[in-house]
Amino acid sequence: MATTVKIFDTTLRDGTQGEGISLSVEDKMKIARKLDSLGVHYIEGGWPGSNNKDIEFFNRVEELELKNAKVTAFGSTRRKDTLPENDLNLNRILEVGVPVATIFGKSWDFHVHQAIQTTLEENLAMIYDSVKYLKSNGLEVIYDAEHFFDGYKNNAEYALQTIKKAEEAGADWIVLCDTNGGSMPHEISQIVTVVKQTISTPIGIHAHNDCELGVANSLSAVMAGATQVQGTINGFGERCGNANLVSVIPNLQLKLGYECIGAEQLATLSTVARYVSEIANMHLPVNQPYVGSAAFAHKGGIHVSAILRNSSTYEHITPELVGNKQRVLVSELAGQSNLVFKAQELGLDFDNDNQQTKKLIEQIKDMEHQGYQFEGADATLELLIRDAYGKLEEAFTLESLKIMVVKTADQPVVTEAIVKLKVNGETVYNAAEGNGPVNALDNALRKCLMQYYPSLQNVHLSDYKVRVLDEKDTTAAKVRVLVESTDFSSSWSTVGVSGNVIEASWDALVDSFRYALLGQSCTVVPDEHRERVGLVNH
Ligand SMILES: CC(=O)SCCNC(=O)CCNC(=O)[C@H](O)C(C)(C)COP(=O)(O)OP(=O)(O)OC[C@H]1O[C@@H](n2cnc3c(N)ncnc32)[C@H](O)[C@@H]1OP(=O)(O)O
Ligand SMILES: CC(=O)C(=O)O
Repeated sequence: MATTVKIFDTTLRDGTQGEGISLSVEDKMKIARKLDSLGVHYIEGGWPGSNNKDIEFFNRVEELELKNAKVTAFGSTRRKDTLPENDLNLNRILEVGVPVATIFGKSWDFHVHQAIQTTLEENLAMIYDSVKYLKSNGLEVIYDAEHFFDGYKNNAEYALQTIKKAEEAGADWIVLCDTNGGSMPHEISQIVTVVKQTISTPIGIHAHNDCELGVANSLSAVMAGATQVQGTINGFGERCGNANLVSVIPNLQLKLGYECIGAEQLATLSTVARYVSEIANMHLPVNQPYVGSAAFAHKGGIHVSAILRNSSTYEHITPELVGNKQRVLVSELAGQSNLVFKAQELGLDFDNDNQQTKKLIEQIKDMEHQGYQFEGADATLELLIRDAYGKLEEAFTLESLKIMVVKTADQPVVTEAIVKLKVNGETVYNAAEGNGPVNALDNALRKCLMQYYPSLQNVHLSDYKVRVLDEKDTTAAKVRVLVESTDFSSSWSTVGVSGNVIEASWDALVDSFRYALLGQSCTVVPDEHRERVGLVNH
């Protein structure tokens, strides 16, 4: 039978010690709910001795009616030269009514002397008294042995004495912390093995990521006998962060055969990682293992050719096990297989020996050489593919466009665009103002098309980015414009490249509308309304 490893999530405590992360009580409630549905065993909600926000979280956490996780409050051992009964931190843990207390104490003699400036004996008493006090009040107690590995390397005998004190006082778990994140996996494994021979209390690991080894060190500890792993979602945390549970969990479960959470819950891992990232307002790196959007994205033509034959050729697991999915990117590194994959996704019927496929791949490579980038412009790519295989009916074509920008010394700038199109065999033109040339073009184009395609009223630009491609040419440089659009149920991106920023913007805008109109039919405008809506009779 597989050994169970308990997952202790500290996103709401150590995670918030990461630079740039500040969670409101509402945010904490939302994340706690998600963590519970993911199936973690412990949720460390904060430090009630630190601030009122954390106290409010603990006061409200019962509202969540958590099904899987136990909530735990964090704090330190009692202050030196006091009684535990008089210690604010310990009493706050009791007051917030949690079933589990997690307290940290010093294992490293250097810290006892330098950081808390007391004697080695008093530190041992602080550990013993604090654990005993919480236990005598009926709590499960997790003792975090701060800096355990550094302490052990400096003075093994003293470090071991500290955790023996916690054990004597009745701690339910002893969690060895690599607080400065400087240990190597082989050191973790050797030291955990010694600890296993010294105490009988279950052992956990709390590893920081300063050498990018938070995950590796957690796995080493488990393989040496630890049965609890502390970490955070996406590795948020103090300095370089904590062990990333989003990698720890599937590594333990899918690679090493331990049991952490259910398979159904594991299949929500990508959603949880993205959700927590969103709430914390932190960017989720595309290449984050297991859950990033690029974790199963294939770009090189050789790779795509092989995964079309068998996904395992370039994928270490089935992406759906962690709720992710396979993607194929098209760029100058693509082969015909990349296009075959895309075309199959679009439901188009063609084979990869087709001359058109070869022509299209050459066209894409040539356009990327000119500055296009299709990875970030899925809609422009789809239009090109549909066009190449003769499946694209153009909803409109441009006859002309004009832009006027008028700026006088004492008046605000005014921008107007006039657009003339051929739609449904008819010429239509419209003028519109905007707060800049792109906005004016967007408004004029929209005015021309809405009369034929009313659904466009739901389409909006959500982002507009310009990148200069040949900086050395300064104002004569080429630019790449990326436009992101949405109709509130989906979003898509388009690209335009030109030496003229208006033309590049126009191309990206037009592609956005062409994409929005794929498969839509045109509405015929009644005769009496033709002039009002800008139609010209020839
Ligand atoms: C490894 C970790 O991540 S531990 C968690 C770190 N997280 C945080 O510090 C976030 C929350 N912290 C806070 O809100 C504040 O620091 C508080 C409320 C806890 C303490 O604030 P203050 O009373 O103003 O103290 P301050 O932060 O300046 O100094 C820390 C004090 O804790 C003491 N201390 C540190 N570790 C321990 C410990 N394990 N046991 C007992 N006391 C400790 C220090 O000796 C120092 O007290 P002293 O000045 O009397 O010697
Ligand atoms: C307890 C803790 O957060 C640490 O030692 O890193």
